[in-house]
Amino acid sequence: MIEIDRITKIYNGVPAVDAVTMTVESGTITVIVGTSGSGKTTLLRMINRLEEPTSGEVRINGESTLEIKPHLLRRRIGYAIQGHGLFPHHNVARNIGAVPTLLNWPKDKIRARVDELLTLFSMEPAEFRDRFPAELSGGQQQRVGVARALASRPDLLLMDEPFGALDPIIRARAQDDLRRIQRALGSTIVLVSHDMEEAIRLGDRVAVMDGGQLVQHGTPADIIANPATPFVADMVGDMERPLRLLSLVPLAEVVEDGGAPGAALPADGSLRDALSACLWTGRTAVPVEREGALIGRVTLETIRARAGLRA
Ligand SMILES: Nc1ncnc2c1ncn2[C@@H]1O[C@H](COP(=O)(O)OP(=O)(O)OP(=O)(O)O)[C@@H](O)[C@H]1O
Repeated sequence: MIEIDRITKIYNGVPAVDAVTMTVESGTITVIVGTSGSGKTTLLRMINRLEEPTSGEVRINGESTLEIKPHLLRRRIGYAIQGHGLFPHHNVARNIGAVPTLLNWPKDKIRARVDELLTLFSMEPAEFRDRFPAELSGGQQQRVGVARALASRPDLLLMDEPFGALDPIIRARAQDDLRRIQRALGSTIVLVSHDMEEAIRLGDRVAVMDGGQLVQHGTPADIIANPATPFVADMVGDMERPLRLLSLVPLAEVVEDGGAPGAALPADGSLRDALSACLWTGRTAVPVEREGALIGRVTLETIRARAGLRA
């Protein structure tokens, strides 16, 4: 568990981060979201002491980071940034193995970890292990950057706009990959983004920053349905609220007994997918399947009930 306790950073008399208090549960993704200059990066960088707080403290599993030497702290906390920051003259394996090497892991353990991570990121180890960053696509470089940050099984992974440089399709895939890998490894991640869509898609919790202050911290559904300030409402975007809510509800959660005509949707799809299918094909219900077997249906009635505040 990460406890951020009244942490403050003042630059030239002006607070960039103003007494932020927030708890991050282990094994979850928290996305810090806000407009440019709201203090997101400064908050993130105070967690691993790349920036020293003016006051307040961060505790990791009860231990104050002020008690840990910064270079040792940074070996325990993974850090991934936009543009990945790979070492250009080191191959993929050496890049991913950088922190385990610093920690003196045995060579065969490092190699096994590199291969495990490449496989998790859908990059065939034999094909990619020996390549240099310049021999990878932007999306592959970004995946290697995240794999490197995860290599030593850190207590915590900090990510600053990791997908900012990717085009929308690769970005969506990178987000899905990160979520899958986070679930598989049980990692704790704090990620900075200026994009509410990304925050809602990735976060178990979303923390909204405005002018250095934490103005709301809650589940994506909370933030969408009950924005705490006009600024949060603005970031969520009134027009898309029902669709964003629907995208958070998996079909498996609302499937009911009964049949429906037409092609089935997978149970891990969302109510947003079901609405889209209904509108496109003129149906009032869609069948739902899991691993090829029909398990029931979802009706427009259910979709309507979950798309607004009555939910
Ligand atoms: N080293 C510094 N010296 C002085 N002011 C700084 C410094 N670093 C950041 N600031 C100021 O602190 C405020 C918060 O900056 P920060 O980088 O944390 O914002 P951000 O929300 O991450 O923005 P962006 O999305 O543009 O990266 C800004 O007003 C910025 O100008």
